[in-house]
Amino acid sequence: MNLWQPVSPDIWQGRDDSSEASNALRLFQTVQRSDTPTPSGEGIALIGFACDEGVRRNQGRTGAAGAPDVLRRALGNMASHQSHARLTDMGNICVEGEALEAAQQALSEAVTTCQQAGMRTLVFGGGHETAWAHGRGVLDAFPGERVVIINLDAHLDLRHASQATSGTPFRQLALYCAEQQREFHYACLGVSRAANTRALWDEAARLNVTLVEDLDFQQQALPVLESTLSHADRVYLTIDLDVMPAGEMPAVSAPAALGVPARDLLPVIERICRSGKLQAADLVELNPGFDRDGQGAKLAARLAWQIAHWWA
Ligand SMILES: N=CN[C@@H](CCC(=O)O)C(=O)O
Ligand SMILES: [Mn+2]
Ligand SMILES: [Mn+2]
Repeated sequence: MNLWQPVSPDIWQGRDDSSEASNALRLFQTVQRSDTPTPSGEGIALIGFACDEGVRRNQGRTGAAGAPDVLRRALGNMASHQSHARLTDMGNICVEGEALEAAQQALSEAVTTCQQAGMRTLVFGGGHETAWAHGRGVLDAFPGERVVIINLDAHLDLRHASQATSGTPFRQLALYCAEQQREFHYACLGVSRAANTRALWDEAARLNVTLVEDLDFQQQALPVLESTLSHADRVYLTIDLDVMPAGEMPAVSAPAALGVPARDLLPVIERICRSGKLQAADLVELNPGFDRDGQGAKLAARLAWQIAHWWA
């Protein structure tokens, strides 16, 4: 079964200013493309995980499968600065129904291959089931190293369930680390106590998860981050867009009543990108079906733009 699909040529399009100056370029004009998921040995591999089966299994609102191409379109019309020329689009892994586990395996393998070839990986999900696949791919690429997972999210996503969902990725990663007798390092920043049961909170305590609640984000996120980074060899950053307030980010399955505004998230994201330890990043849970005039997609694309810019 070939789960990989190349990106349709009409996705990377935008306003053409190139007659004004040779460097008046937008991202759709500088993004490199690879029809096969072949690492080039440098730069950032962009991979879409077109999947919402995990959200469906987690009783959420489906629609995130359409997010990778919506994000590409929004990103494509943004100005391309030097750093953005390092992006290579490798296409989408497309997931249909029960094939979720096979698709997660395909993403993990592609991530490991890219990382071992010297590329960093930027994945556009998909529901948060993306993170089990992306995180496992990073862990496999760096055995014996301390890979720290930093999740910006209203939710802990440490659920017990009989199969993988968008609510289980960090529990799956914790079990995977335990199987390999490897330490599990997980920080969840922006988490809402009101959106996670006591059972999940207890599970976070059992797994020694570093937490910063949404209410404390402004005061605590940067100092906690410094300590988290100091213990890391490599970092995997996963951004669940439902960490932001519903007013800023309506385009998710589970919008946040309070949330952490993008203005407060960005200094944290910048610090992680500039740490020299960031190997992998993703943006998950964008659901274009609940967007308002493309505003959520634009904000998500701006986060991706900043990540590529600061990561250089
Ligand atoms: N990705 C995870 N999502 C949340 C969904 C919560 C909700 O639907 O209210 C979780 O499982 O906790
Ligand atoms: Mn969430
Ligand atoms: Mn999540």
